[in-house]
Amino acid sequence: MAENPTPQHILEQSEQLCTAQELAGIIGKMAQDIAKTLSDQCPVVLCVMNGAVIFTGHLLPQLNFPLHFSYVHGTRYHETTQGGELDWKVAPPDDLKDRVVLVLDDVLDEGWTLAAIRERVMKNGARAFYSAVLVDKVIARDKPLQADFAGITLPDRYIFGFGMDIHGMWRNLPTIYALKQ
Ligand SMILES: O=P(O)(O)OC[C@H]1O[C@H](OP(=O)(O)OP(=O)(O)O)[C@H](O)[C@@H]1O
Ligand code: HPA
Repeated sequence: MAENPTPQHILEQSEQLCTAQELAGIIGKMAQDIAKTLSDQCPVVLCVMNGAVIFTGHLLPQLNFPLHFSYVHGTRYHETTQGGELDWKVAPPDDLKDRVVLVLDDVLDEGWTLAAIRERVMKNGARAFYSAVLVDKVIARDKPLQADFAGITLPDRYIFGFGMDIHGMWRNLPTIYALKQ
Protein backbone atom coordinates (compact mmCIF):
# COMPACT_ATOMS: atom_id res chain seq x y z
CA MET A 1 0.00 0.00 0.00
CA ALA A 2 1.37 3.42 -0.99
CA GLU A 3 2.25 5.85 1.83
CA ASN A 4 -0.59 8.25 0.99
CA PRO A 5 -3.10 6.04 -0.81
CA THR A 6 -6.04 7.69 -2.50
CA PRO A 7 -9.51 6.68 -1.34
CA GLN A 8 -10.00 4.82 -4.62
CA HIS A 9 -6.70 2.99 -4.25
CA ILE A 10 -7.68 1.84 -0.74
CA LEU A 11 -10.93 0.45 -2.08
CA GLU A 12 -9.20 -1.34 -4.98
CA GLN A 13 -6.83 -3.01 -2.50
CA SER A 14 -9.70 -4.18 -0.28
CA GLU A 15 -12.20 -7.00 -0.07
CA GLN A 16 -15.76 -7.03 1.14
CA LEU A 17 -16.21 -9.23 4.23
CA CYS A 18 -20.00 -9.47 4.26
CA THR A 19 -23.00 -8.17 2.36
CA ALA A 20 -25.31 -5.37 3.45
CA GLN A 21 -28.10 -7.95 3.52
CA GLU A 22 -26.13 -10.16 5.92
CA LEU A 23 -25.54 -7.16 8.18
CA ALA A 24 -29.26 -6.38 8.17
CA GLY A 25 -30.01 -9.94 9.35
CA ILE A 26 -27.32 -9.79 12.02
CA ILE A 27 -28.58 -6.47 13.38
CA GLY A 28 -32.19 -7.70 13.35
CA LYS A 29 -31.19 -10.70 15.46
CA MET A 30 -29.25 -8.45 17.85
CA ALA A 31 -32.34 -6.27 18.30
CA GLN A 32 -34.37 -9.33 19.29
CA ASP A 33 -31.72 -10.50 21.77
CA ILE A 34 -31.40 -7.03 23.30
CA ALA A 35 -35.18 -6.75 23.64
CA LYS A 36 -35.34 -10.06 25.50
CA THR A 37 -32.96 -8.71 28.15
CA LEU A 38 -33.74 -4.99 28.31
CA SER A 39 -37.31 -4.34 27.11
CA ASP A 40 -38.60 -3.69 30.65
CA GLN A 41 -35.58 -1.66 31.84
CA CYS A 42 -36.09 1.65 29.96
CA PRO A 43 -32.32 1.74 29.32
CA VAL A 44 -30.21 4.74 28.44
CA VAL A 45 -28.77 3.78 25.05
CA LEU A 46 -25.46 5.46 24.22
CA CYS A 47 -23.95 5.47 20.73
CA VAL A 48 -20.13 5.62 20.66
CA MET A 49 -19.36 8.26 18.04
CA ASN A 50 -18.15 8.25 15.38
CA GLY A 51 -17.82 4.62 14.38
CA ALA A 52 -21.13 3.34 15.77
CA VAL A 53 -23.27 5.88 13.92
CA ILE A 54 -24.47 3.56 11.13
CA PHE A 55 -24.88 0.50 13.38
CA THR A 56 -26.93 2.66 15.75
CA GLY A 57 -29.01 4.04 12.88
CA HIS A 58 -29.94 0.50 11.84
CA LEU A 59 -30.43 -0.97 15.31
CA LEU A 60 -32.32 1.78 17.12
CA PRO A 61 -35.56 1.68 15.08
CA GLN A 62 -35.73 -2.07 15.77
CA LEU A 63 -35.61 -1.70 19.56
CA ASN A 64 -39.37 -1.77 20.10
CA PHE A 65 -39.44 -0.70 23.76
CA PRO A 66 -39.09 2.58 25.68
CA LEU A 67 -35.57 3.96 26.03
CA HIS A 68 -33.61 7.16 26.31
CA PHE A 69 -30.93 7.91 23.75
CA SER A 70 -27.69 9.87 23.88
CA TYR A 71 -24.06 9.44 22.82
CA VAL A 72 -20.46 9.46 23.95
CA HIS A 73 -17.49 10.34 21.82
CA GLY A 74 -14.15 8.80 22.64
CA THR A 75 -11.42 8.07 20.15
CA ARG A 76 -8.13 6.27 20.49
CA TYR A 77 -7.29 5.40 16.87
CA HIS A 78 -7.71 8.92 15.42
CA GLU A 79 -6.97 8.47 11.70
CA THR A 80 -4.49 5.63 12.18
CA THR A 81 -4.88 1.85 12.42
CA GLN A 82 -3.19 1.60 15.87
CA GLY A 83 -4.95 2.40 19.15
CA GLY A 84 -3.44 4.79 21.71
CA GLU A 85 -4.68 6.81 24.69
CA LEU A 86 -8.44 7.33 24.79
CA ASP A 87 -9.24 10.94 23.98
CA TRP A 88 -12.67 11.93 25.43
CA LYS A 89 -14.48 14.39 23.17
CA VAL A 90 -17.85 13.87 24.87
CA ALA A 91 -17.89 11.87 28.12
CA PRO A 92 -20.90 9.77 29.24
CA PRO A 93 -23.83 11.74 30.71
CA ASP A 94 -23.53 12.64 34.43
CA ASP A 95 -27.10 11.77 35.34
CA LEU A 96 -27.08 7.97 35.17
CA LYS A 97 -28.10 7.29 38.77
CA ASP A 98 -29.84 3.89 38.99
CA ARG A 99 -30.16 3.66 35.21
CA VAL A 100 -29.50 0.61 33.07
CA VAL A 101 -27.13 1.64 30.29
CA LEU A 102 -26.64 -0.01 26.91
CA VAL A 103 -23.63 1.18 24.94
CA LEU A 104 -23.53 0.58 21.18
CA ASP A 105 -20.20 0.35 19.41
CA ASP A 106 -19.15 -0.70 15.94
CA VAL A 107 -16.17 -2.87 16.88
CA LEU A 108 -14.75 -4.44 20.01
CA ASP A 109 -11.08 -4.70 19.17
CA GLU A 110 -8.63 -4.54 22.12
CA GLY A 111 -11.55 -3.54 24.34
CA TRP A 112 -10.01 -0.44 25.96
CA THR A 113 -12.62 1.97 24.62
CA LEU A 114 -15.62 0.10 26.02
CA ALA A 115 -13.80 -0.70 29.28
CA ALA A 116 -13.16 3.03 29.82
CA ILE A 117 -16.77 3.87 28.97
CA ARG A 118 -18.02 1.23 31.40
CA GLU A 119 -15.86 2.69 34.16
CA ARG A 120 -17.24 6.21 33.61
CA VAL A 121 -20.83 4.99 33.27
CA MET A 122 -20.67 3.04 36.55
CA LYS A 123 -18.92 5.96 38.29
CA ASN A 124 -21.81 8.17 37.17
CA GLY A 125 -24.23 5.99 39.16
CA ALA A 126 -25.58 3.47 36.65
CA ARG A 127 -27.19 0.35 38.11
CA ALA A 128 -26.09 -1.92 35.25
CA PHE A 129 -23.94 -1.72 32.13
CA TYR A 130 -24.49 -3.64 28.89
CA SER A 131 -22.64 -3.38 25.61
CA ALA A 132 -23.64 -4.34 22.09
CA VAL A 133 -21.03 -4.43 19.33
CA LEU A 134 -21.58 -5.14 15.68
CA VAL A 135 -18.14 -6.75 15.28
CA ASP A 136 -16.20 -8.68 17.90
CA LYS A 137 -12.65 -9.00 16.60
CA VAL A 138 -10.73 -12.17 17.40
CA ILE A 139 -7.37 -11.07 18.77
CA ALA A 140 -4.54 -13.00 20.42
CA ARG A 141 -4.79 -11.13 23.76
CA ASP A 142 -7.38 -11.17 26.57
CA LYS A 143 -9.80 -8.24 26.46
CA PRO A 144 -10.68 -6.15 29.54
CA LEU A 145 -14.37 -6.57 28.69
CA GLN A 146 -16.60 -8.97 26.74
CA ALA A 147 -19.64 -7.66 24.89
CA ASP A 148 -23.08 -8.71 26.15
CA PHE A 149 -24.41 -8.70 22.59
CA ALA A 150 -22.16 -9.24 19.58
CA GLY A 151 -23.14 -9.38 15.91
CA ILE A 152 -20.28 -11.05 14.03
CA THR A 153 -16.79 -12.18 14.90
CA LEU A 154 -14.10 -11.23 12.40
CA PRO A 155 -10.38 -12.04 12.31
CA ASP A 156 -7.71 -9.60 13.42
CA ARG A 157 -7.57 -7.37 10.34
CA TYR A 158 -8.20 -3.64 10.16
CA ILE A 159 -11.78 -3.24 8.95
CA PHE A 160 -13.66 -0.25 7.60
CA GLY A 161 -17.01 0.79 6.16
CA PHE A 162 -20.45 0.78 7.82
CA GLY A 163 -19.33 3.63 10.09
CA MET A 164 -15.68 2.56 10.53
CA ASP A 165 -12.93 4.61 8.94
CA ILE A 166 -9.64 3.85 7.31
CA HIS A 167 -7.34 6.88 7.47
CA GLY A 168 -10.42 8.98 8.17
CA MET A 169 -12.25 7.80 5.04
CA TRP A 170 -14.92 5.39 3.82
CA ARG A 171 -17.21 5.39 6.88
CA ASN A 172 -19.99 5.76 4.33
CA LEU A 173 -19.56 2.34 2.68
CA PRO A 174 -22.73 0.23 3.06
CA THR A 175 -20.90 -2.85 4.37
CA ILE A 176 -17.61 -3.96 5.96
CA TYR A 177 -14.29 -4.18 4.10
CA ALA A 178 -10.68 -5.10 4.96
CA LEU A 179 -7.45 -4.56 3.08
CA LYS A 180 -6.44 -7.58 0.99
CA GLN A 181 -3.76 -9.56 2.77
O1 LIG B 1 -11.64 -1.95 21.39
P1 LIG B 1 -10.71 -0.83 21.06
O2 LIG B 1 -9.34 -1.31 20.62
O3 LIG B 1 -10.62 0.21 22.12
O4 LIG B 1 -11.26 -0.12 19.74
C1 LIG B 1 -12.62 0.07 19.48
C2 LIG B 1 -12.94 1.51 19.26
O5 LIG B 1 -12.10 2.06 18.25
C3 LIG B 1 -12.89 2.73 17.28
O6 LIG B 1 -13.02 4.07 17.59
P2 LIG B 1 -11.91 5.13 17.15
O7 LIG B 1 -10.96 5.38 18.26
O8 LIG B 1 -11.32 4.71 15.85
O9 LIG B 1 -12.77 6.43 16.95
P3 LIG B 1 -13.90 6.63 15.82
O10 LIG B 1 -15.06 5.78 16.23
O11 LIG B 1 -14.22 8.07 15.86
O12 LIG B 1 -13.31 6.20 14.52
C4 LIG B 1 -14.23 2.02 17.33
O13 LIG B 1 -15.25 2.85 16.85
C5 LIG B 1 -14.37 1.67 18.79
O14 LIG B 1 -15.01 2.71 19.52
O1 HPA C 1 -10.45 -2.55 12.64
C1 HPA C 1 -10.87 -1.41 12.97
N1 HPA C 1 -11.42 -0.57 12.07
C2 HPA C 1 -11.88 0.66 12.38
N2 HPA C 1 -11.81 1.16 13.60
C3 HPA C 1 -11.28 0.38 14.54
N3 HPA C 1 -11.09 0.63 15.86
C4 HPA C 1 -10.53 -0.43 16.38
N4 HPA C 1 -10.32 -1.39 15.46
C5 HPA C 1 -10.80 -0.90 14.29
